[in-house]
Amino acid sequence: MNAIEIRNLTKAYPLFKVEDVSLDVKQGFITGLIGPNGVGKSTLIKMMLGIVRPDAGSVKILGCEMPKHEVDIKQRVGIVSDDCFYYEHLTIRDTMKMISPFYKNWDNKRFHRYLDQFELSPKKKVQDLSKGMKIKLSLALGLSHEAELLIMDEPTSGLDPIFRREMLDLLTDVMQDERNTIIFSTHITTDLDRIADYITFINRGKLVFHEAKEEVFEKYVIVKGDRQLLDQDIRSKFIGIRETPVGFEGLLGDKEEAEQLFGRYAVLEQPSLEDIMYFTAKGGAVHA
Ligand SMILES: Nc1ncnc2c1ncn2[C@@H]1O[C@H](COP(=O)(O)OP(=O)(O)OP(=O)(O)O)[C@@H](O)[C@H]1O
Repeated sequence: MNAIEIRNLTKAYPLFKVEDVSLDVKQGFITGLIGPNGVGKSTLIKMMLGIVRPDAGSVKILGCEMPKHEVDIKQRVGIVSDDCFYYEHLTIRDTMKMISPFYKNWDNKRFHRYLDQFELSPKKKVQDLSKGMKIKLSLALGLSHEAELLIMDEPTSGLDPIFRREMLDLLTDVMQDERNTIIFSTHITTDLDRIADYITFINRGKLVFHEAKEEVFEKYVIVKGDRQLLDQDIRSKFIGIRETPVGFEGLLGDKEEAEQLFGRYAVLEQPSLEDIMYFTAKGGAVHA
């Protein structure tokens, strides 16, 4: 089953457009939404949640259409973001008192356990929280009403490395219940190397791919070699290529083709998600 079904979602701002994005987010898995700054990740997430109204297209969450069933859907969804939808002047305790009555499955004990674990004082005002603390608060709120789907916008940015790791472990725990689903936007791709099952790559408002992480690593390959191996025809096969006076390094989207083209004359390496993002975003030739 799909936790989220997006069809032909489009939103045009004066200087930017999310264009015709269709996507199925599988229930029971962690999907990482990656892409450079400003390519539309947050806009896409906001459209999923009904915060931004799309110009065209549709969104279904947990089998129900948005925004028609928004109220029911939000019972089952946890939103994690530092983009505050709380009242800044309230304390954490008052924020909890305001939010908790909306949730049928609110668990007060659990909320306070998370506050302890995240070292957040209930007396602190939201306006005095750092970016990382706001992420922690929204995570505590999201995890305290038995959300089956966590939608997280840049949850690890602004977090120190120690809490980032703790959070990734916490998310792995959440996934012990196989009904649970997480979608997680980030440009810190190393977090996804650790925990994601599926990778969705957005660039310039368009979907580049949505695939199982293993398949991504099966398919893409980094080729490094001498510039003499390149001609215009071979150059054009690269998704992105970086040339220096002596050599080149580039990304190809077909491992078999890379082996046929270069054989043992070049070094073929498995790319990281960051490599894939870098070369795809840069495209064409990059000269060092
Ligand atoms: N309300 C708005 N009005 C006009 N333009 C907007 C609005 N919201 C976002 N944009 C523009 O849409 C583009 C995509 O922004 P978005 O926040 O979705 O990107 P992002 O991929 O989440 O970036 P980042 O990783 O930096 O958070 C940006 O150029 C931004 O300026």
